[in-house]
Amino acid sequence: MKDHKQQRSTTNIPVVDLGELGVGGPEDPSDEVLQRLGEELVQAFSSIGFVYLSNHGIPAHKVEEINSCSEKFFMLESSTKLKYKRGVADIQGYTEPGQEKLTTKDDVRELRESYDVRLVDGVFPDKEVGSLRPAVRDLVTSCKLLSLRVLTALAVGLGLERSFFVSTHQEMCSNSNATCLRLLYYPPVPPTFSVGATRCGAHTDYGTITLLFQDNIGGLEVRDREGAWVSADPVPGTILVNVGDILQFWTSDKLRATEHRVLIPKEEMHQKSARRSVVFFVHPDDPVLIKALDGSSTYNPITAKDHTEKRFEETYKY
Ligand SMILES: O=C(O)CCC(=O)C(=O)O
Ligand SMILES: [Fe+2]
Repeated sequence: MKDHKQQRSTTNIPVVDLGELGVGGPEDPSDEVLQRLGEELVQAFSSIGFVYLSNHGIPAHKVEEINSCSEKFFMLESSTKLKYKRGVADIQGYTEPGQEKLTTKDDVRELRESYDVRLVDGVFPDKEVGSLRPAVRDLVTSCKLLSLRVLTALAVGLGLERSFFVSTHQEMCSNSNATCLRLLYYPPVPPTFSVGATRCGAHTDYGTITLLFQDNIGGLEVRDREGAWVSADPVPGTILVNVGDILQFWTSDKLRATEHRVLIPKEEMHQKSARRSVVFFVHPDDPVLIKALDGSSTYNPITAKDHTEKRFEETYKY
């Protein structure tokens, strides 16, 4: 039985110390470490659906480097940014403010722009911001490694074969897997904004798990089991990790894809500041059939590709 005391953030989202399992740790962590961390992850993912990971081994300067490069891109003229426009199923490139809708509510306007990267060798604004591609390439390598380690512990925690998720996530960030790194920019809030304006509407993520690096502005909220919105404040040095729809389907709701949103901050100073975040959405390989691991029929089996395309069509269709 576990006697390990779990640290908690101010908002009841657990902090899991990744320690040996972080990037740079031993390549073959012990069964004992995997079991302990796996149980901690399963515990958190079956309650609030989110954890802060500390000691994850990805240096803060790598994320700062990305944020400063991405800011250079988002500061460009709109017409320049639109040369790199993303398609619906083609997960690469720029999405202008108001183009994408994560919430299903009609009267909400989302004040956000983003740049998605599925292929590190794909389309990039090399001419305008030459430092972006190498910085993204570097972070993607670390995020892939970290995700596979987290997923290995999770498999053990769920009582599955240790390699279950590694073998179903072989091709991350390629043409046969929808995993992508998203650079997000929430511009300073205009002095007058409509009642329905927000930074990011309430939604669940589509994939297996999501790694989120947020800056210090805040505004992210997570819906708890009782339906109350609790804030997921930035905790310096940590990565926030949450469950996506696919992992919820796979585990027949044992692990929970929790709704979350980003509000316009109440403090005027924070309204005047832009907010930046970097998000790594982890998806299974396209052909993987997502069917309940416990044999139940809560959800109809669907391939990772079909599920993700359906969700993208809903997001961009309006
Ligand atoms: O920017 C954030 O903190 C969260 C963004 C998010 O939830 C998403 O893009 O799915
Ligand atoms: Fe999200």
